[in-house]
Amino acid sequence: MNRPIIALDFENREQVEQFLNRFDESLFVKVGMELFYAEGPQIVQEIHARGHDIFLDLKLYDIPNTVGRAMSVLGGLNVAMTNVHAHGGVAMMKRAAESFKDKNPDGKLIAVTQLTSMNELNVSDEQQSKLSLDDSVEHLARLTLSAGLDGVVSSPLESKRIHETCGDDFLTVTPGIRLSEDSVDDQVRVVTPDESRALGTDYIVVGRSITTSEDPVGKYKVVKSLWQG
Ligand SMILES: O=C(O)c1cc(=O)[nH]c(=O)n1[C@@H]1O[C@H](COP(=O)(O)O)[C@@H](O)[C@H]1O
Repeated sequence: MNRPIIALDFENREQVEQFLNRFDESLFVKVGMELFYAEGPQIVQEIHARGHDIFLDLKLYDIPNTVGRAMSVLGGLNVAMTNVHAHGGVAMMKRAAESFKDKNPDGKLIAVTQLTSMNELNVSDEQQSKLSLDDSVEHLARLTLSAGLDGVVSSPLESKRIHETCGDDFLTVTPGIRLSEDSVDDQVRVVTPDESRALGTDYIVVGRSITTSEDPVGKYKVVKSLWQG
């Protein structure tokens, strides 16, 4: 069973080091925009050198040429996983995959479908989508598969349907994870680790539930045991 991915949404290197120093095992961590923009690509190398696997979450979304060239750079960082926005379209995703895999053939490239902070009204009113949220996630997952990527980011609530339409090998990576006592914050489509397992998700991504806890290692262990069953 995969390890929970911990979102290292910290301001700087010092906070990351303080957090990682508490753990005595190899983790799967996510480096997102805040940390990457603050510290640059070197932070990825430093975390890697500590023996942790990295999901680099920069959610690229631009014209195919720009994303392809950027992905070529990210491919050189040897991360386990990185992502784009599926809304960028099939041509963009294909270019992203070609460039990333050329440099990092074993790395996984996935696409964000509908952010876990979105609800039904955001999709119908703001995006003016004719599709329901669930149908839109499935549509974007199909586009992602057709572009040759390895999987998608969604809520665990959509994982079962994604696997049914895109196959069991197509990865479902799912944030919006909370224990029942946690505050939901800005997330909307929220699921517990054990419910996520029951829904057949491949990876859960957990941030504040662990990183803002007074006992991050203890909380990680609880999340991990609920998730792994
Ligand atoms: O791509 C992501 O990782 C992502 C996609 C999404 O739809 N929702 C989402 O929350 N995320 C990321 O997952 C993490 C969730 O953090 P917490 O809400 O603190 O657990 C954040 O780093 C988000 O940037």
